[in-house]
Amino acid sequence: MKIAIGNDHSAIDLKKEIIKFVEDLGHEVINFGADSTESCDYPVYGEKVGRAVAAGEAHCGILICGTGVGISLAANKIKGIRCGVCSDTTTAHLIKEHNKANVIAFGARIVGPEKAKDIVKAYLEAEFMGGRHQTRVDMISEIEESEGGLCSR
Ligand SMILES: O=C(CO)[C@H](O)[C@H](O)[C@H](O)COP(=O)(O)O
Repeated sequence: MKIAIGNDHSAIDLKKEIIKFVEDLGHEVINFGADSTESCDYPVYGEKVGRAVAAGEAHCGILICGTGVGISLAANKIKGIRCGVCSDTTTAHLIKEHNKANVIAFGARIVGPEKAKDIVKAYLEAEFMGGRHQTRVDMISEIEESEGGLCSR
């Protein structure tokens, strides 16, 4: 798979470790993230990865900032992006199986490198389950289409 990765200044070292890990799993990585520890703004990178995934340039995305929260909020502003913060492997596989997340985020100030690798592996290996979960994902899309209006279901 092609995987887009993005990060801010808080996650330079972890991003490098995750890129190597993901490449060792046999995937291609497109690096949209910061490569310097100079302070920068996470929305830039959340948007870049979100746009790449929404446009089909990458199959999915991985975002890392201090907590994972800010960068995931930015990515979720892109139409078609379903991104959530994962700090454990259970969330990491369920976010794909139930929520059909096409981007995951985590925090370099929250999880260590080994936990982060476990999270990425759990997410990449999981498969969307469909069925009732597709109905719910469709409801999220409906909210998006209505630009914040109430879902009709
Ligand atoms: O956006 C965040 C919180 O949701 C990230 O953790 C950022 O990485 C963090 O805010 C950056 O903080 P800094 O003090 O500018 O390093």
